[in-house]
Amino acid sequence: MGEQGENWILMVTAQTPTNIAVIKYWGKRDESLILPINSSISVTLDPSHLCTTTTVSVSPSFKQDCMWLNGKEISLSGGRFQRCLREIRSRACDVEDEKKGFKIAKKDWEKLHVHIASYNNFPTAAGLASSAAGFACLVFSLAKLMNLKEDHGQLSAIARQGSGSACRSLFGGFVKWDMGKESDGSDSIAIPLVDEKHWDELVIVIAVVSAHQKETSSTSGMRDTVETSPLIQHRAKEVVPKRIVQMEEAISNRDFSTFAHLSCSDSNQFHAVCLDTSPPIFYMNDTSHRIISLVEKWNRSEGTPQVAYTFDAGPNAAMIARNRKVATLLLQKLLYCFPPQADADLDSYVIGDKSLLKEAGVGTMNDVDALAPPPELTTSVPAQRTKGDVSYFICTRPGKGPVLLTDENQALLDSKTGLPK
Ligand SMILES: Nc1ncnc2c1ncn2[C@@H]1O[C@H](COP(=O)(O)OP(=O)(O)OP(=O)(O)O)[C@@H](O)[C@H]1O
Ligand SMILES: C[C@@](O)(CCOP(=O)(O)OP(=O)(O)O)CC(=O)O
Repeated sequence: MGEQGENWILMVTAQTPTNIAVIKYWGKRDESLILPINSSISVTLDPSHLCTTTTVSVSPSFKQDCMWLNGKEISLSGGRFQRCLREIRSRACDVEDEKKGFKIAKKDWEKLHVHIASYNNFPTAAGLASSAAGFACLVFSLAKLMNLKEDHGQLSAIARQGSGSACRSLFGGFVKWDMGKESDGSDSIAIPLVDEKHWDELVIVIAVVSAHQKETSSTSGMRDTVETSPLIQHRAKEVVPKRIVQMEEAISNRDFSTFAHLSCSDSNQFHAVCLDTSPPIFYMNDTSHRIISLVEKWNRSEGTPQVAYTFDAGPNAAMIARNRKVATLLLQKLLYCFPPQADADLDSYVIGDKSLLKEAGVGTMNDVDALAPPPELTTSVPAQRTKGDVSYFICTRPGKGPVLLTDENQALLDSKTGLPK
């Protein structure tokens, strides 16, 4: 490596999606390896709306491992970062760049330092699974930089050690995280079920619900649940294994009714075991409950499910509509019940795939004011309309897995200094 001097920098940039579980992971059987007590299934979200971009670089001139997240330097000393870095370094292979004229031998990687810059195109730690996209992207980009020979499944077992849900972001479409049996975690990996084209009618609308109080982190919340909830063992042993089989079948057959029934039930059971934890954990708030009620009443009035809902460790709702037509109706109902603040602008209230807003016939705030109340809500008490309970909506769809970005303009580090641009 030495003969070419210390001036070269090798860089890789990747983009990785986030994911939302439809059968939830909640509870570990091994805290440090991050091994779950049950398998889970998720849908990967379109990275054009929600994703992490990470640039990793290596140079003999770097003095230590450094990382910048959304432009701010952060510490890499945490156990989860250290574990991912160690696992990847131990599998690194020779890298030769003839154009730049250098070679890194396998054994050199232990001595070389990396610079990492990452950017989430959505709010970090807002309950939108930034840790899932973030750790998946970190592992995927470092694996490319260090020329690992492992496939995406094997890489998912490394990403899992950064954050459990991250392992599912190594693939697009619908993904299963198989809990595995081995004590070393080698078979606790993500498995792609179907790619994002298999069920491309689905449309996903996320309501980012304003949360004032700080929520319990997933890591500590699930630890408390495993330690104190009598219901969690029944869920992990009796309920989830059957649901995994049924969910795989529903996805394979594009059977929306079964899919919606399972997704909603599993989300509700996850929140029930949170409530069964001592002290109880409340992730959903009144707005979340109103969204559930809206979807439940609509589904019932139609006779078959139109929309599935699911909530992670926070009040945000992810709603999956069976097709585009249903999604436009959903958006109209949501905008009726949760209109933006008077001074908000519609363009930043509904983000992502904005064409849905157009198809819903909503172009201005006047159009929002003119929306008709959802008929299924008007039978008993008049539908409530409150401004400000939802911060914004994101319209998206199932999406693809990690990709490399080869255009240097998309890199987050300067190719000459190795520092953030
Ligand atoms: N792009 C990234 N690259 C590496 N790590 C990241 C990245 N984004 C987030 N993280 C890590 O994930 C942590 C945030 O995870 P946390 O679980 O608190 O929030 P979240 O994933 O956004 O929400 P939730 O898990 O409730 O859905 C950050 O403190 C950081 O350690
Ligand atoms: C409710 C969930 O989103 C929990 C995600 O938990 P994390 O993956 O964030 O937890 P750690 O493994 O401790 O990092 C359900 C899910 O994504 O399956």
